[in-house]
Amino acid sequence: MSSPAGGSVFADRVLNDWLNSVGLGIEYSRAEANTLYFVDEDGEEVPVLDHVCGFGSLIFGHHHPDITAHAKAALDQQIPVYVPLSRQSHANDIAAVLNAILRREIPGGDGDYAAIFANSGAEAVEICVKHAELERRARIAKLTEEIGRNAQEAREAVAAGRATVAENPYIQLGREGGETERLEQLLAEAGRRNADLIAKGPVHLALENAFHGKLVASVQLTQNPHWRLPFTSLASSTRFLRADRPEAMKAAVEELRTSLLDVLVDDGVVTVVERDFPVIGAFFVEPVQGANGMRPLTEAAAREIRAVCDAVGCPLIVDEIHSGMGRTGAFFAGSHMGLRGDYYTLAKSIGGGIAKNAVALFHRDRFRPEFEVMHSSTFAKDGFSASIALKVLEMLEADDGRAYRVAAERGDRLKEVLTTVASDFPDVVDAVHGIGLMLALEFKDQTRAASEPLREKAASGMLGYCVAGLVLREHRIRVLPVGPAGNSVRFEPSIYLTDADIARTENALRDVCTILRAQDGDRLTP
Ligand SMILES: Cc1ncc(COP(=O)(O)O)c(C/N=C/c2cc(O)cc(-c3ccccn3)n2)c1O
Repeated sequence: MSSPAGGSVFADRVLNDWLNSVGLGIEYSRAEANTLYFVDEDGEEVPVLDHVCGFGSLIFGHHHPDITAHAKAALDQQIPVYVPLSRQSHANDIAAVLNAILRREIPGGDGDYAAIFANSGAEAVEICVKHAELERRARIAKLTEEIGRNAQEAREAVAAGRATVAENPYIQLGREGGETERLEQLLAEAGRRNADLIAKGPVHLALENAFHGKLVASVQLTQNPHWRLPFTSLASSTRFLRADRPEAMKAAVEELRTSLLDVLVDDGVVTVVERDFPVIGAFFVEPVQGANGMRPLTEAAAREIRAVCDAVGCPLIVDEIHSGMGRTGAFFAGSHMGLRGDYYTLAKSIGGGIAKNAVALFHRDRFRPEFEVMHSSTFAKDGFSASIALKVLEMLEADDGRAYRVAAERGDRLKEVLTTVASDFPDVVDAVHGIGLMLALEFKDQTRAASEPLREKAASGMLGYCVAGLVLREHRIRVLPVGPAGNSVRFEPSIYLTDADIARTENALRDVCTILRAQDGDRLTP
């Protein structure tokens, strides 16, 4: 068991040992813009170019001076930070800016969205799971009220001798007893089956290789089996669908289709009919899949997903926690592919790199107002993170959205260089994916490499981490892999990425590609 200065270790023992094993066991001492610093054995401060930036949480980099100055001023003014159950106008101020951006960026974004705040992205996703269930239960209540009324009508018709009970394909009725007994037997069995179905939870839809967080409900929306499978008994299940297979999407929805049993009196005969049951709670979608190698959705997939949700009647929940806040060159990444959501989630950069904040947005036509006082959390919607969020939104929207144009230009420049490296090493690099400053370079599968060390690293899913270790060790650049196979490295820097940073990154990547081409697996071992 490794421990600092021989003391006991109470936290991160396993994590730190693993980080050391792949060459990532560095403790950073300072951070500014796109640079992290650590102090080496000689007491020298060593700069490291940061392409991870908190998994895309730092659109304005580490400790942006305007954000830190704003934070200091807020603290000096002793703004109220934790004042739950009081009027907090900053909540509506943030929501108003987000609504204005939605109306500008999302085609058909015709409505207002209510905002509920959270402390983390996964918590914002959990809030959406809860609210979607509130919506689903309201739909079920409406259905069961109607079924109740129809049962009463059937009872009255049979009692008055105006109707008889027909045989039906759903429930076998005994021949004994009169029409009233047969009807009661039918209604009892239909009621029992309906109650069983209603007692079950919803099924959620998500895309293959989705990442929506790691809390109890959200981890079931994250396909990575290592993170999800141990906890399947704790929450609703998810059907993971291929974004590029619209027919399979339709087939999956059809497969999930189920019905409540209802009765109708038609021309003196009581018949049993099926009523579509809202088994699908919601469809969660990332416009750019962070854990799937930064792959963006196509416009066709966006249209198909929207059509599925409209047909099923469930909310389309656009998870912009990773892709939002300007990272892709627009505030909402969904604007690139015309993806219109009923709910949205945002987090990461809304905290300005120094606060924790997240928000879920709900289209007014769907929002259940009672939810405002049903869901709460001590630290959410706090005055400090809200103040930072308003500053970040002001900076993003400044100069007619200059920050988005910079993100697009810097991202295009970086992607151009990554693509050049990929074309120079077609035997080593599979592809470059992403939009704006949400990019990934995918290495070819090395599980059948000539080099045994390479084969082993690839087979264990550690290739990307070992590449990151070498790039950190020899080029003082911080990258991390991005799923699903872990043989891609992510690039999510701030908009302050310079041409010199890009040149350094190119140099490091060419070094890695040369090592992989030479099958020099030992070079990747720290
Ligand atoms: C789309 C989306 N929805 C909800 C979340 C959850 O947000 P929180 O992390 O704030 O709870 C994230 C946050 N992403 C975290 C993330 C994204 C990723 O690509 C990899 C890892 C990760 C984390 C630890 C180890 C390995 N990988 N973490 C996200 O990207």
